[in-house]
Formats: sequence, structure tokens, C-alpha cells
Amino acid sequence: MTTAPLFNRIALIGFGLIGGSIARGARAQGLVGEIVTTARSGKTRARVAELGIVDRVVETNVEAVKDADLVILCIPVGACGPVAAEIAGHLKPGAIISDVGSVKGAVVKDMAPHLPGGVHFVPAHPVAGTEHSGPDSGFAELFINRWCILTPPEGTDPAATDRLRAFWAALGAKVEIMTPDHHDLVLAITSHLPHLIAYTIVGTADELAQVTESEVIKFSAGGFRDFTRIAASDPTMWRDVFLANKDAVLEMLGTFTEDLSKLTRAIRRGDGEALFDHFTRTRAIRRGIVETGQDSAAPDFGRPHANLKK
Ligand SMILES: NC(=O)c1ccc[n+]([C@@H]2O[C@H](COP(=O)([O-])OP(=O)(O)OC[C@H]3O[C@@H](n4cnc5c(N)ncnc54)[C@H](O)[C@@H]3O)[C@@H](O)[C@H]2O)c1
Ligand SMILES: O=C(O)C(=O)C[C@]1(C(=O)O)C=C[C@@H](O)C=C1
Repeated sequence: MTTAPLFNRIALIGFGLIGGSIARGARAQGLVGEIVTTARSGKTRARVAELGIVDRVVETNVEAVKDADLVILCIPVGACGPVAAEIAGHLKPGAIISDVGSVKGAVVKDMAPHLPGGVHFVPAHPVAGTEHSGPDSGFAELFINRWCILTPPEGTDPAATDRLRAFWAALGAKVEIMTPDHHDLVLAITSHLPHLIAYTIVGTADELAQVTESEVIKFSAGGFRDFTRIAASDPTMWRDVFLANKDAVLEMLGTFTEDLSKLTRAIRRGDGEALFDHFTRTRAIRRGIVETGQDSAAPDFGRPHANLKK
């Protein structure tokens, strides 16, 4: 199904998993007149041109944003501030500027001071992804039935927020609005901590393999593989996420460590009842997430922060 273009020209800064998926989805749905993107290396520019999804692939971010009605930064969160400073003087008056960063508070803080008064800043985070990255990794269906969280700063023109909401909805996403702080706290437990744990356990298993000269990784069973898929994710992206969402991640890590200590004690004491009760409760929660179709890192909208803690 195609719809009338929502924007005449969009600029995607960065053509990796997310930029490439937006381009593919927007193209498939006829959402934009023209798509311009950047790729920093000649090799990637050649590959993006070869893919034939965008109208133009250019070398500089400044060139990409010229006359764009919608500019989306699809780059690691640590690069958003410097890129905002770079493009600020070249944005079309009235343009919407957005991003897709996995952390919102730091991105807003880093980008907002650079942006001129005449543009509309509407940060966004599509809560959808894979462990793959780069220009070949994107696909048009990535955002279908996934959440996309918008965190417009106070005073943002509601019409701009609505236009961006319509864009994400047309890509298939379920759109919600929340504050950057609430976003960062919820995503710290549903997305950031799971990645940290996956990265940790792969390292631990590998170290153990070296120490014991056994083949821990080679003989790892399905559980290890399912659980650690996300440890193959991009190191630059995740370094930036943990640096940018430090406070919320540390808070959630503290709560998680306390809960792990309780289970550790139950194992040490041979307290089968405690273990059984815990696993019964968490199995029901996990099954509930799958049955209600919320297995896409669906955040707990509307719940006050304190309720995230037990
Ligand atoms: N991967 C996921 O699962 C996922 C999901 C939702 C949101 N995000 C967020 O989306 C953003 C992009 O992630 P991705 O998975 O598409 O990464 P990616 O590695 O696939 O693509 C990032 C692209 O940005 C480019 N880039 C980096 N710095 C740049 C700069 N200064 N100027 C121009 N281009 C630059 C890189 O060359 C690369 O092509 C990140 O902020 C991430 O937090 C990722
Ligand atoms: O499924 C995956 O591979 C992901 O890691 C996707 C995932 C997530 O944690 O849910 C990762 C980071 C994003 O900001 C959003 C989505």
C-alpha cells in the first residue's frame, strides 16, 4: 500500500541498520519525495549507491541536510552533539530535526543547544533492531508493530510532533510520547542491562575456556546462544549508550545485583522453594509478554519511575 508523501525531502545522516531500514521502509511506503543520505567512506557510498534505495548519497552531512524537510540522525549517540553543531547553520527553516538514538536525555542535552530557533527538534527512538549493522543490514519491515518513542522538549510545536508521529506510524510503528528521563530509565532495564549482561557472560565464558583449556564456547548449548545473540551488536553504538545513560544504568544495575544476590543465597542455602517460586513467577511474566505481543522491549508506559523498583 502506498500513501501520499509526507515529506518532500528527507536527509538520513548515517546509513546503517536504522538509517537503511528507514530508507527502505519510506521508499516502500512512498512516504517521501526524495531521500538523501550520507556515508563517510567512499566504499560505503559506493555500496549505498549500488543498493539503489536512496536518490542521492553524499559525503558530507552539511550537503545532505540542504533543503531537507526532515533530517534524522541515524548515528551513534555520542556523535549526535558534534553532528548537530556541524549541520545547525545549514538546516532549512521550518525543518524537523530528529534522531533515533537509544538514549534520549544525553542526546537532547547535546543537540538542543546547537539548533537554531526556526527548526523543530523532535527526538525519537524506534525500539527495534538486530545485532547487525552497516548498509546491508536494514530492512523495510523492521519497525512494523514495534514501539517508537518520541521525546519532544517542552514547547515543541505539536504539529511537528504530529508529522513525525505520522511518519513513524506509516513505517508501521506504534508511537508513544514520554520524557527523556522516563525513556532512559525504562530502556536501562529493558534494553541496556540485557546487553551489558550478554556482553559480560560471553567474556566470562571465553575466559573460563582459556583458563580450563576446555571448549566452553564450542559446546555452548541453545540457552547460551539465545541469550547472547545481542552480544554480537556494534561496540561503538553500545559504548556510547552506556556512557550516555550512565546514571539510569547504574541504578538498574544496583537493583539487579541485589536480586542476583538473593538468588545466589538461595542456591548456596539449597533453598529450592525460593528458587522454584522465583522461576515460576518470572516464567509467567515472560510468557505474558509473549502472549500479549509485547516481546519488542515494550516499555511500561505511564508507570511512575519508582514502580520499576521492587
Ligand atoms: N542497532 C539497533 O538495534 C538500534 C535500535 C534502535 C536505535 N538504535 C540507534 O540508532 C543509531 C544508529 O545505530 P545503527 O544500529 O543504525 O548503527 P550502524 O553502525 O548500523 O550505523 C551507524 C552509521 O552511522 C555512521 N556514522 C557514525 N558517525 C557518524 C558521523 N559523525 N557522521 C555521519 N555518519 C556517522 C556510521 O558510519 C554508520 O554507517 C544509534 O544511535 C543507536 O543507538 C540502534
Ligand atoms: O533485538 C536486538 O538485537 C536489539 O538489541 C534491539 C534493541 C533492544 O534492546 O531491544 C537494541 C537497542 C535499541 O535501542 C532498540 C532495540
